[in-house]
Amino acid sequence: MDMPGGEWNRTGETTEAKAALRRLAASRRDALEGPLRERWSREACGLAWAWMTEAGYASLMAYAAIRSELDAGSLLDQAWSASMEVFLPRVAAGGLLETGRVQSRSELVPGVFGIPEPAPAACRASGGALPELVLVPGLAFDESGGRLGYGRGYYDRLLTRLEEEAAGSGRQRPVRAGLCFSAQVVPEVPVDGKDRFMDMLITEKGITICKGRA
Ligand SMILES: Nc1nc2c(c(=O)[nH]1)N(C=O)[C@@H](CNc1ccc(C(=O)N[C@@H](CCC(=O)O)C(=O)O)cc1)CN2
Ligand SMILES: Nc1ncnc2c1ncn2[C@@H]1O[C@H](COP(=O)(O)OP(=O)(O)OP(=O)(O)O)[C@@H](O)[C@H]1O
Repeated sequence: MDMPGGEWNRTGETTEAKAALRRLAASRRDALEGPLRERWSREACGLAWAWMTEAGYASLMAYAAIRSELDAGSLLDQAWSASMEVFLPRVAAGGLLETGRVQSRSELVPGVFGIPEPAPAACRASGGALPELVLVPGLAFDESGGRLGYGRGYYDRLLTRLEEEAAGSGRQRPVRAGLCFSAQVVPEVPVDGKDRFMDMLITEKGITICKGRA
């Protein structure tokens, strides 16, 4: 349903559509063969790295891949080698993601979902340094910047918080880049008013600037 202001509201229809696409996108991503996933992960990370260094970024937030996600590991290694400021998310109480600065892979510890995360003591729920770029994992993305995650709203809340913190201190909000295989880009991800849009998508095929939705 199209709501005033051009935003989508959470409706039963959107929830159903999200659940259906989540199942489809998960099985499609799982079906990509391991060696191909590894190759495409390295290719996408290579493109991301070339662009980031060209653009002069000195900080980023990425993720430790789970399941069949695009593995951002080679990008993390390059960022650490270049002494960039690297942040990773940690699942905290209340459905919130904290952010923690990490200086090497060995600092990561398994979190609640078994995902390697920064240790609690290294993390802040807010007021931490603001990464210039956030690389966002997901199940499906579209070229307008729509994103579908595992359905807990973690990234939507985190990106909203980072946006508010940036506004509160007169800084730019982080650039948001969906990092995914081209097979995960679909014509249209169902979105609601709380969803945060990606500014760009980075896949093994290239970088696409998202046009947003009217
Ligand atoms: N690599 C990576 N790290 C990430 C995320 C992510 O999507 N990818 N997150 C992005 O948000 C946060 C973790 N979010 C997660 C949300 C749900 C499940 C999960 O296993 N869900 C089960 C459903 C069972 C349940 O709800 O308890 C599932 O999908 O089968 C895992 C992580 C933070 N870190
Ligand atoms: N900014 C927010 N504040 C409060 N609740 C939110 C926010 N964003 C999303 N939610 C809620 O979280 C739930 C899941 O949202 P959604 O389906 O968009 O998750 P997702 O983006 O697929 O998953 P994730 O971000 O965890 O990978 C919904 O009930 C949604 O209303």
